[in-house]
Amino acid sequence: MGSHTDSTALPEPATPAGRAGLDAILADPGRAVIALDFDGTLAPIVPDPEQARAHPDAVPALAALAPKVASVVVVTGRPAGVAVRYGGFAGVPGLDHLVVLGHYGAERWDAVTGTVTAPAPDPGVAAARAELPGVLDGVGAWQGTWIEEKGRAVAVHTRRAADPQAAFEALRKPLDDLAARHGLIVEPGRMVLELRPPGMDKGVALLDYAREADAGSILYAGDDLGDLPAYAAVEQLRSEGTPGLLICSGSEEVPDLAKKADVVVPGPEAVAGLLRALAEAL
Ligand SMILES: O=P(O)(O)OC[C@H]1O[C@H](O[C@H]2O[C@H](CO)[C@@H](O)[C@H](O)[C@H]2O)[C@H](O)[C@@H](O)[C@@H]1O
Repeated sequence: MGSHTDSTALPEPATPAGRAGLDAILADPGRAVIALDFDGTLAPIVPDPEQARAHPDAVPALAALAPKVASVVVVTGRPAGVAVRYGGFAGVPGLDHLVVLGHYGAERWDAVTGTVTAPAPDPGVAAARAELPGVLDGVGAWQGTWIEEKGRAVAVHTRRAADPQAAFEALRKPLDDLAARHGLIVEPGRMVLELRPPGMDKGVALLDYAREADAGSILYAGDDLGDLPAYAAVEQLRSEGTPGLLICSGSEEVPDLAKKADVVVPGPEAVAGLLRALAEAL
């Protein structure tokens, strides 16, 4: 992995594949797809998920970059509409063609239409949601554990619990069992366990989008375990001849992602700096 802290200069990727990815973006930006996760990558991690917002430098950097590349897409575990709201993405000059793939790709918001498209909700989510309070009670009184209602998914956050990691570990098996009873999967993240329908992940979403956009190169930036399938998608695209660059918005919470990245930066402010530097280089 390479590390990068200078917000005014382009990063030097640590791997030949990453260097080839960056070179391809610079050589033919009109065919480059720039894909980014939201929480932890564009938006700083905060204790209350409802208070997360894009870093103030992030949207201006994206708006400077977007007109110079094929497309910019946000790929997030959030509902697409929530990411659009918390990101402040709607109606921004330069982001007229932004796409937000929400719920790990199950939902899609297009800036061109301002609408979200989504499949029918999975009935297993409502059934699991109804049982969730009982399951949490059964595990013990985890003060500060919080349920996030996500519409087509439901998440249990432990960041504000007295011992976040202990609460996360204690909930893992009961939530795995609850998900299995209702045909759902558990998506683990940064102090969060989400129950959601199977069949979609950020890798599937990114591959589909890259093919739709006829990407000649791709950049993906993420920070969490849910971004690993997107990393794998970039590696697959590389193996098929499409150069790619993997950026990690680094944290002590998710060391595994940094190990696979071409460039590691210290959080959303540095991600925005990198996007700005890329826009200026194009
Ligand atoms: O795919 P992402 O855009 O990274 O979304 C993943 C989850 O992010 C949110 O939770 C995380 O951010 C919160 C706000 O900073 C933080 O409090 C929490 O600990 C993190 O796990 C969001 O609440 C989830 O719905 C997303 O799936």
